[in-house]
Amino acid sequence: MAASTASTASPQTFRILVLPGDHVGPEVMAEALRVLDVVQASSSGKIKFEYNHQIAGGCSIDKHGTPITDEVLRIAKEESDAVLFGSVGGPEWGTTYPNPESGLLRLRQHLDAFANIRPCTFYSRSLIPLSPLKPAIADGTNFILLRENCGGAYFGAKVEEADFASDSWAYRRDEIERCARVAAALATTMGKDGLGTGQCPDGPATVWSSDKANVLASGRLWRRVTSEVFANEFPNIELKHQLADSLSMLMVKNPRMFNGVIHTDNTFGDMLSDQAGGVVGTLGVLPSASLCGIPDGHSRCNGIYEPVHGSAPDIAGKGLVNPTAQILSAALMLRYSFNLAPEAAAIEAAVQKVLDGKDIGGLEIRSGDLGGRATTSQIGDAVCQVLEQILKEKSNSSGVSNGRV
Ligand SMILES: NC(=O)C1=CN([C@@H]2O[C@H](COP(=O)(O)OP(=O)(O)OC[C@H]3O[C@@H](n4cnc5c(N)ncnc54)[C@H](O)[C@@H]3O)[C@@H](O)[C@H]2O)C=CC1
Ligand SMILES: CC(C)CC(=O)C(=O)O
Ligand SMILES: [Mg+2]
Repeated sequence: MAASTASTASPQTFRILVLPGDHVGPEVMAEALRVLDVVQASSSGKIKFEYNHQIAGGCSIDKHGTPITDEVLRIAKEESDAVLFGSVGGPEWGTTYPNPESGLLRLRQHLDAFANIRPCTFYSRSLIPLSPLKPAIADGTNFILLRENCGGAYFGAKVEEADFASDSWAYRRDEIERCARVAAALATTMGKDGLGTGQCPDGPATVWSSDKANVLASGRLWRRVTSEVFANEFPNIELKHQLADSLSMLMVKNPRMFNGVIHTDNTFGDMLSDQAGGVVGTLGVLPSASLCGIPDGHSRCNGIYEPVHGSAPDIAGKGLVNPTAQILSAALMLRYSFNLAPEAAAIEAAVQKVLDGKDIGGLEIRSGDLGGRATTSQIGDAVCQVLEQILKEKSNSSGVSNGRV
């Protein structure tokens, strides 16, 4: 069947709850949705994305007096196959509870989106010289930071008084076990070759578990339970432990050392994933997926897809923000929640080509964080244009009849 021939079968429909958030959130979300529109339009009627546009964050506080309404939480759980999230927060709402960020935490908890996958790699070799690290050190960085997303200090009991405050940094065995199992699944898919084909010719990638077992009781449990899960269930996967403070130092000194999967708790994962943005030179290219289950390559599981970065109020409203992290988060949504791995790969390839400067007249389409002058929508335009071409070529060359590239 030619790519242009409309399908007579009913399309596979995916319901996406769209929560753009505050400041740059709506700017980057607009570009990600355009990219998804290209995937749909190129599918010969096989794929349909149904968007439910709602609000969360500071904009929801302004409108509803709460950073996320019960109705939005209900839609997320009962009427959505995935949530595409922008970013929330800003100085106008401050930090006093319930602030915009607490709406995102409520959403993560409500969906039990416990496995926050934050890949860190150079999506184009042309970005390596832009890293603050020497190219010889940065080149080849390719790890997935897996952050436990529904426990630890961010969700523990809080005491907040005028002159005293505390957060309970607590973990249960089952919370650590399920995160460790996701780490194992990611290591198996990634493979030692780092290609992510799931073939693993040299065996699964190494898992680095990171904690503060030398100081924190929760860190000791983290280490013990992780070791037990790997020894009992994944004896073929190499497990290493690295204290979180020294891991942060080594991530700068030798990021390739962690090629594989870093399995860590909520607080350390939040900090280390922003540091990973420093390794690649900007937060503007790092996506994330927060899954509600273990990715097995077959089942569809709900999840929240959002960039690692925040709402970047310092550059909001000027067309300066890099939409790449949000676009790549949409690609992760196709891979993990919709089982559309080929389409996800096509988006990643389009992003790479745009960053490479190929297929767009040799021009460098780069945002300011990457040393360029392109606007947010120019980057979105370029990704859409290259993606259309990639999907068309793949569809023609394979003569696809199932709408897959
Ligand atoms: N998931 C979420 O919604 C998150 C929200 N936040 C919130 O965002 C607000 C701002 O937080 P910050 O600490 O400033 O962190 P941030 O990640 O928003 O920004 C840090 C720096 O990176 C730059 N940056 C971030 N994303 C970029 C992009 N896509 N393109 C180009 N430059 C980019 C910003 O301009 C800024 O200089 C706060 O209210 C914070 O709580 C922070 C992290 C995550
Ligand atoms: C709730 C968020 C603001 C926490 C954060 O920084 C993140 O998830 O990366
Ligand atoms: Mg963060």
